[in-house]
Amino acid sequence: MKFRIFRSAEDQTGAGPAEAAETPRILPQIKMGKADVSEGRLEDAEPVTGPAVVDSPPVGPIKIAARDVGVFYGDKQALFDVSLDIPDKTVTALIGPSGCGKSTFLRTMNRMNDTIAGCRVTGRIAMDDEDINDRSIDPVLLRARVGMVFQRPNPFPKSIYENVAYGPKIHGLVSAKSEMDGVVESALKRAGLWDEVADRLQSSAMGLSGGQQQRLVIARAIAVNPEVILMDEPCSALDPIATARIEELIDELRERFCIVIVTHSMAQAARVSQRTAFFHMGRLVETGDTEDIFQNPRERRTLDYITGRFG
Ligand SMILES: Nc1ncnc2c1ncn2[C@@H]1O[C@H](COP(=O)(O)OP(=O)(O)OP(=O)(O)O)[C@@H](O)[C@H]1O
Repeated sequence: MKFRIFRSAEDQTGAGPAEAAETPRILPQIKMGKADVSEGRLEDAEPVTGPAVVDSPPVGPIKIAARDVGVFYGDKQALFDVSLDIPDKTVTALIGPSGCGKSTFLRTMNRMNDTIAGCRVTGRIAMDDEDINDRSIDPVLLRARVGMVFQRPNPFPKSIYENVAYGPKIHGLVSAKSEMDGVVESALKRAGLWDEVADRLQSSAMGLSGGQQQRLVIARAIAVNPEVILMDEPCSALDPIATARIEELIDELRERFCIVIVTHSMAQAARVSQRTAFFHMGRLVETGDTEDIFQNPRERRTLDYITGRFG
């Protein structure tokens, strides 16, 4: 059995030079588990069938439990039988090749797929043992409990203050202005943006840098006291410095929130997450502690993917 030798972190992660400059904590020690390096192309591999390999069950309370989740866009099935436990106060990374269904799965957790015409979700997704697709659940309220941060920062074309105050206002969480001031300040502090914007809260959010806008969007999500924060490639539009700042923030936020992040960067998954789930062709292949997945993956295609071997 041959194992590919990587010359550098950059070589190994597929990251750009700037990203590779920060040495990933885990990647350099990848070992062979039961997995071997395949000869073919990952894209050409047969879809897996059967349940995903669970390297190690999560420790601590489970916040979201997905069972046999399938997603259809019209007649086309994009996700098949995904069962995954997502622990609280932990960062879970969803990784896998383009089109494998990471974003589709992420969207099932706050019912964003409801907003896509022709999209249908099967199976069960429970948050704190409550079925989020039950008819009694209001999706608008659910999305306050399960906030989402997208690839491109999407602040409202309003002031910095109004961006953060919007959610608490529409959800009736705060009435007095002084109380709202406190909520805005606290959310901006928790998102690590307060010091940069405290003297210009009434300025337009559109005047902030991309990284600041992304932290503002995170502050906006935090302001309504969510329990879960979903992040869909939150750093892909950011430079390495802004990326590092968001990664630090994610690390801080996990003390209070359950965080699920979709990322294409193996180095980022290794740096920010404690749990990793690898998807391929609409199926969950393998999940476990990030360290186990990166150091000792059990499935050959997981190894192929994390080592950047596409043929
Ligand atoms: N709104 C949609 N309508 C129809 N098909 C969709 C829609 N969104 C996603 N799909 C399809 O579902 C499959 C999974 O897509 P998804 O975006 O979830 O994958 P992904 O792993 O997040 O990809 P990427 O890494 O490129 O963002 C793909 O085949 C995609 O074309």
